[in-house]
Amino acid sequence: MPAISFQSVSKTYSTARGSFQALDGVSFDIEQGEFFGLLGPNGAGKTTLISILAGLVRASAGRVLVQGHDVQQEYQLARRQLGVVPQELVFDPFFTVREALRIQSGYFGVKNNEAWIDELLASLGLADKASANMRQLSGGMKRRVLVAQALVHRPPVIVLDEPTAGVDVELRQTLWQFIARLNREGHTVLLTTHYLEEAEALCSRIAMLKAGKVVALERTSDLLQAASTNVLRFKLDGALPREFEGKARVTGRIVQLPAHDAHEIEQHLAVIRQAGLRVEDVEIRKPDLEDVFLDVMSVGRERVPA
Ligand SMILES: Nc1ncnc2c1ncn2[C@@H]1O[C@H](COP(=O)(O)OP(=O)(O)OP(=O)(O)O)[C@@H](O)[C@H]1O
Repeated sequence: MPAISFQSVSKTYSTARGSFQALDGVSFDIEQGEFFGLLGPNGAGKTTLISILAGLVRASAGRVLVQGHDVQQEYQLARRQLGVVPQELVFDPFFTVREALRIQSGYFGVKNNEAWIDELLASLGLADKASANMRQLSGGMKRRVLVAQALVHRPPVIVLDEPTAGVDVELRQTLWQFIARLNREGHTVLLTTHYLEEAEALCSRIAMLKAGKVVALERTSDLLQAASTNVLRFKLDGALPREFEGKARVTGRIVQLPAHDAHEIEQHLAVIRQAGLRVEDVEIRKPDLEDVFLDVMSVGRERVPA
């Protein structure tokens, strides 16, 4: 039995200007114990899919099973299997951290949960904040509490919707160490993130969504291996030559260009010379997940039939 099964899931939202199809026939399974990444640009439909999974939004067509339970017909059973860390920081400001976790335990009917609550607080670096009021916490601390809340009933399936947006390096490391431990202990993890480095490091398999459709569904290692081209990376001291527009990944002064072979590298450098520009810190590297992502998202480069 898969941990999660998305079966021909479609979603059409009604809007003031008519209707909008956010998901279009999404089908894939996530197996028991997988660390699975769901990637896609803004508006691709990731949060919609997760909201349907969590029973917060109704699919227009298709169905979703969690540990074999239909999220609509067997809502309580399905929800009990899931720990969802939402994207937005929603919390009740009147409770302390420990109270919030106790209330959440009660919501799931879990009694005598203090030992696990203490372990969650310690593992997420919240032990000294247990008695602090939620409204006294920083944004990063609140995010830690959201993670603890999602895990309070020890769900077999953990869903993280952009858990590291706006989170500092230390918390990221704490969070990933803890989630990786839970994954090693057998929990299935579904992660959406815009930090492709994190997805590359953590996820064994990845689905990419584009405009509501699955456009890639593969093991992370296969995605990276299939990307045959190398990348030429350098710092540029002037404006990007027109020849590179639409091809280059540009971050400030850093320019990264696909380069299949030595000849193409030479061509790129010739363009720079002809433009009278200087380059520094030139290197050639293997493609990473961000290169694959940008390639798959460009028109006509889908890796599974749309
Ligand atoms: N309640 C709603 N009513 C109408 N349209 C909606 C609603 N919720 C989402 N949408 C639209 O559906 C599309 C998918 O949104 P969704 O939030 O699922 O994308 P996402 O992949 O999670 O994006 P992001 O990376 O920005 O979080 C978007 O175009 C969005 O505007």
